[in-house]
Amino acid sequence: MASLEELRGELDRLDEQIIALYERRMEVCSCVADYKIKNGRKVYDRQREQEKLAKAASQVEHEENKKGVQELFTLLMSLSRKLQYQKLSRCGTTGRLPFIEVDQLEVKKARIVFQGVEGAYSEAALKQYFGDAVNSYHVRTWKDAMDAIEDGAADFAVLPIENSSAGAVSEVYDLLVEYENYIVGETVLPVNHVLAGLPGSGEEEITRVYSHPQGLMQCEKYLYDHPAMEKVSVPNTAVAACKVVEEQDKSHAAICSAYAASLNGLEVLREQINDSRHNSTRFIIVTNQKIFLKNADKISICFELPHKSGSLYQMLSHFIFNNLNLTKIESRPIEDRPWEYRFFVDFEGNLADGGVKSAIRGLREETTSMKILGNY
Ligand SMILES: O=C(O)C(=O)C[C@]1(C(=O)O)C=C[C@@H](O)C=C1
Repeated sequence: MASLEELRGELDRLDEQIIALYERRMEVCSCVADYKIKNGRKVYDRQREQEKLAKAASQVEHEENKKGVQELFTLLMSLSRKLQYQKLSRCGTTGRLPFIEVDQLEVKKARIVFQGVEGAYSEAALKQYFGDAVNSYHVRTWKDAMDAIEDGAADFAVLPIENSSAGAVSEVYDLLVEYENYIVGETVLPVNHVLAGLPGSGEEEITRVYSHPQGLMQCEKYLYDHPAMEKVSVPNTAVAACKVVEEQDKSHAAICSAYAASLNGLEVLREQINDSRHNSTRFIIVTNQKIFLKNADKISICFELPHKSGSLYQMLSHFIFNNLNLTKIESRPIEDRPWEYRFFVDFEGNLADGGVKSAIRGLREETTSMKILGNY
C-alpha cells in the first residue's frame, strides 16, 4: 500500500494539471466574453449549460462520480459567467443602469410627505433627516405617500421599513416593488412608546388600547402582562392618540410617542412600555427619480428566482465573488404564486463600483426579474 506521503504527492501532481486546465479554460471564456461583447450576446446560456452538464455526466466512467462532476461543471460555468460579467462591466457594457449620480439631494424647496397625522413617528423621522424647517404634509396610508411621490405631488416620502424588535414593515417592501419610486436615504429613529390616556385616567382602568399593529407588536410583553387591555389596530400611533381624544372614554388609551400624547393633551400613564430598551425604527427616504448620492454606500435590490434547488445559493455567489458584504436579506411571498418568494437584499457598495456593476449584471441575467430599489 502506498504511503500517505506518496498519495499526497500524486494528488499534488493531479491538482497541478487541474489548475493549468482551469487557467486555460478561463482564457477561452475570456475570448467568449469578447465575442459576446462584440455581438451583443448574453453571457448566460441556460441551454448550453444544460447540454454541457448532461454531456459531462455521460462521459463519467464511474457512476458514483456523476454528481460530483456535474457539481464541478456547474461551478466552473458559474465562475466563467462571473469572469465574463466583470469583463462586460469593465468595457462599460453595464446593461440597464439608468441611475444618475448626484452630489446632493435637492431638499431646499422640496415638499415631503409622511403617513399618519402630526406627532407620528414618521414625522419625527422626517424632521430628523430633513430638519425642522421643511415643507411637509401627511396622508392617510403608505400607499397614498407612494402615490404622492409617483404623481409628483411630493418630492420625497418618509416611510418606515424595519423595526429593531418587530422586524420588517412588509407592506412597505411590497410597495417598493409596485411603484417606480427609489430609496435615496435612510434614518434610524429611537422609538419609545408610552401608554397615553385622558387626563385623570389611570393605567389600572384601561380596557382598550389603540395603536399601529407595529406599536402593539413592539409592546407585546407589556400587553401580555395587562390582559384586561383589548388591542385595537389603527393606521398610525398618532391616529391612536387622536382616537382617544375623540372618544373621551377614560378606559381607552393609546400606545404612541410622548410627543403625540402631549400634542393631543393626553397624559402619560406609563413611560417606555416597549419590550426592548433599544427599540428603534429605520425609515427610508423615497423619491421618483433614479438618482443616487456620490458617497452612497448601501444598495437595496429585490429579485425573483427560478423555482429550483440551489438558485438562491447561485445568486448569493455573485456577492461573494465580487467581495460585496450583504447586510440584510428578507423574503416576501409573491402574489398569486403560493410558496414562491421574492428576495430583498441590502449590501454595501455604490452603483459606480466595478464589483457592484458586475454583480448586478450577473443578477440581472440569472434572476427571473430584478429591480434596484436604491443606493443611499
Ligand atoms: O458557451 C458559452 O456561451 C459560454 O459563455 C461559456 C460557458 C462555459 O463556461 O462553459 C459559460 C456561460 C454560459 O452560460 C455557457 C457556457
